[in-house]
Amino acid sequence: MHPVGQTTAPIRVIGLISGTSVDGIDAALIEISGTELDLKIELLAGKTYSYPAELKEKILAVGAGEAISMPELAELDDAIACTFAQAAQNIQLNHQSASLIGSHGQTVYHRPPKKAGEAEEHTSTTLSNQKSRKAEGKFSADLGYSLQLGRGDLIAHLTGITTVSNFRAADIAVGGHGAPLVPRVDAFLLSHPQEGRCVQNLGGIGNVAYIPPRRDDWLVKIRGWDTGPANSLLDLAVHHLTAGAKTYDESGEWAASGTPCNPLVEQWLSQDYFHLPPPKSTGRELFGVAYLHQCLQDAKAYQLSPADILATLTELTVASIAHSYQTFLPQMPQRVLLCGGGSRNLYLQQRLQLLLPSIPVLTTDEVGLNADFKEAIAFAVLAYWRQLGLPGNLPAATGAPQEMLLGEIHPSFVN
Ligand SMILES: Nc1ncnc2c1ncn2[C@@H]1O[C@H](COP(=O)(O)OP(=O)(O)OP(=O)(O)O)[C@@H](O)[C@H]1O
Ligand SMILES: CC(=O)N[C@H]1[C@@H]2OC[C@@H](O2)[C@@H](O)[C@@H]1O[C@H](C)C(=O)O
Repeated sequence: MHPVGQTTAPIRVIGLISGTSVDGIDAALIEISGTELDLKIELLAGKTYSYPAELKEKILAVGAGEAISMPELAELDDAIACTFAQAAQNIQLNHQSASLIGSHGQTVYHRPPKKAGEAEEHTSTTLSNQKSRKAEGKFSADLGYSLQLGRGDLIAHLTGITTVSNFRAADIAVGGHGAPLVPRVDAFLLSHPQEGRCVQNLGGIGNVAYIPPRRDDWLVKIRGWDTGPANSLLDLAVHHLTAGAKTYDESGEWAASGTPCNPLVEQWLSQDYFHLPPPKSTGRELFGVAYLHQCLQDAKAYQLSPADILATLTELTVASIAHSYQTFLPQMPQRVLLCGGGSRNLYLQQRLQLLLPSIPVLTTDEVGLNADFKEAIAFAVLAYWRQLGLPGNLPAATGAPQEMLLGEIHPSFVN
């Protein structure tokens, strides 16, 4: 049942996520009321809890393709769930307890679906052939695949709180990318009656939600997609250039002391992903270690200093974002609202502002939504929608043919 418009009493929900940067678990304790257009949230507490160093290393290694045995996989899944459950317990200290958890988990692998025509099976087989192959499950490889570790049933067991997890699966099962999922939450928390807005997340990977002014058929005009690398290449470069001593460039100060190499940015922008029309999603599988090494190889021809390399990688992030707005949006927004860790990179923000001179580039903090914990807040809202029987995906952003209920509910049980 769709309880849209019904009054719902406020409840406390915890949202948990560790993103592609693997920089720790973002936990948000929020109070939610309303449903969609009347959705209201208050952030009661937000905190990032670091992973134990060994666990972080293992996640990064497995994400980068290191082989793992089944017992090790089970152990890793449980270790992540335990760390998430601990974060859920800690965020409630000094607060009334929550009655629901939405846990995104930790992405360790993401494969976007194949587009129609890309799969060999679609090209030459007859319809009856196709039907029998489908019955045999031969089309399963056309669907996307996205694996998040940190199983929800264990989190529910350890916390005693009903937990919703595995949010991407239902969207992927009907042919969607399973990402980005946050745009539907952005739409109901950040739309404006007169102003078209782009909400730009700058995590390891970047994603955008374009939200037109909230009138007439605004909901069907919302768009969303993964824009490409945000901090993933920058973080890897900092790690490489400092021999592991640093993990990121605070405020973008190091990059700010360099100069972007524009011919290199142009060359990198010719990469297929940036020209693929949305809906589209990506991850560290593409914009990861191998990609950075190719970039460093390309940079040799220009004899760039470390600071120039960081400035040039920053320029790739901002140019790919601005280029994707100009290419794929029905119209340019009147405001860009940044969120995610990259919104704390002042150099990156300034460079994006230079490329979008007539559009104010601010952060979501400036319109009242915490830029550091917006993703964690979003997974609390998605869990709440799941419990109310409301859909969580936005077909225009994920490419799914329909709205879906997202997430598996793991009830808590008391002995
Ligand atoms: N003060 C800062 N100055 C510069 N960069 C920062 C700062 N704080 C965070 N970052 C960058 O933001 C990154 C983390 O961002 P965030 O936590 O939003 O990513 P994520 O959630 O892991 O990724 P995704 O959204 O792709 O899942 C860090 O790895 C770092 O590069
Ligand atoms: C598979 C996966 O974890 N994707 C993340 C990643 O991080 C940013 C971008 O790529 C985004 O689309 C997605 O996460 C956010 C939370 C989303 O689904 O909206």
